[in-house]
Amino acid sequence: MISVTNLTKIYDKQPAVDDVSFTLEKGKCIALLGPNGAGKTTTIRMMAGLISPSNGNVELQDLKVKDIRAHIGYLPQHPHFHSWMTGKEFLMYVGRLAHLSTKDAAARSEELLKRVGISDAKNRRIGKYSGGMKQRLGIAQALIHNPKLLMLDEPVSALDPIGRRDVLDLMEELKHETTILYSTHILSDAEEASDEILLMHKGRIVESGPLENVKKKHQVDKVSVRFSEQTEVYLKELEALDFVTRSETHKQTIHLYVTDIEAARDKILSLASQHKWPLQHFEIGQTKLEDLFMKVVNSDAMDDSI
Ligand SMILES: Nc1ncnc2c1ncn2[C@@H]1O[C@H](COP(=O)(O)OP(=O)(O)OP(=O)(O)O)[C@@H](O)[C@H]1O
Repeated sequence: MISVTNLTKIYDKQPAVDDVSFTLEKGKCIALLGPNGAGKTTTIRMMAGLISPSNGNVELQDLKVKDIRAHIGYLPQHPHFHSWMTGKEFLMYVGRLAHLSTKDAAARSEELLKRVGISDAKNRRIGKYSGGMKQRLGIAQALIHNPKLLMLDEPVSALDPIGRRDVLDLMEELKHETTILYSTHILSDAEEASDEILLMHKGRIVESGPLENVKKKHQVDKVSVRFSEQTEVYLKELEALDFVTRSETHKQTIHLYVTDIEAARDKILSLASQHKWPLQHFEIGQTKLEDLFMKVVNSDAMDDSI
């Protein structure tokens, strides 16, 4: 429905967003996930038409419109509200800015206040709203003109657990009405609310697709072992085993990524028993999306193995 092609933004000769292409399907909730500085805000702001790209474009596939801003709703990372206005006044004001008639703006404001669950507080000054209520009002203002795409920049990052839950639930409901693209640097927030993820690092999309597919793709069998002493000695022997593809050592625990989990379990346990290795911990598991995310967050240079 919405296609982003070769989108690039250069600041001070450095790419903040580097040749990014993706499409967003209608009715999906997509998380733009990545550590701080990955380029999420810059991507969203270019898509919202707030900054111009150095290269590339954003198109609504089913609508041949020159300016797609009329079809995009946007909630910035740090929204500004006039705290002296009531929630209803604010939505009316935004509705008028979106060229709705006074009558339509009033009707749409009432509808949205109900939709985001803050009807009871509509005549209260925004200054008295909680963080979660402000975010709900922010989502309502982004929906005022019935956009085809709703973009939310870090909508839950600044909220307490209750506000976060509230807003994630609201997004879950709203995705049946409009396509949602939201950015987050928190993996669990991406896993909770999205159908698809776009994982961004250093201005590039390094992984993308339906959440389940990405999870499966990064599920690798692993054996974790810890010895009471001389970790290095055992590490060499373990790394030499046929089925071990790579290893990582973290706080004295050796993580071995293996191609055959049964063979790995039998062989390692039999070696430990035969040679009386001082085995303290033995665990079989699988890598998760979290391992991929941590690898992205911690790596200075992305390598091809991701
Ligand atoms: N106006 C600007 N001028 C110069 N550099 C900028 C500008 N805006 C962003 N950048 C740089 O572009 C890179 C991407 O920033 P961006 O804000 O898009 O990342 P982000 O993923 O949204 O991170 P965060 O979660 O911290 O907001 C960063 O290195 C940032 O310093």
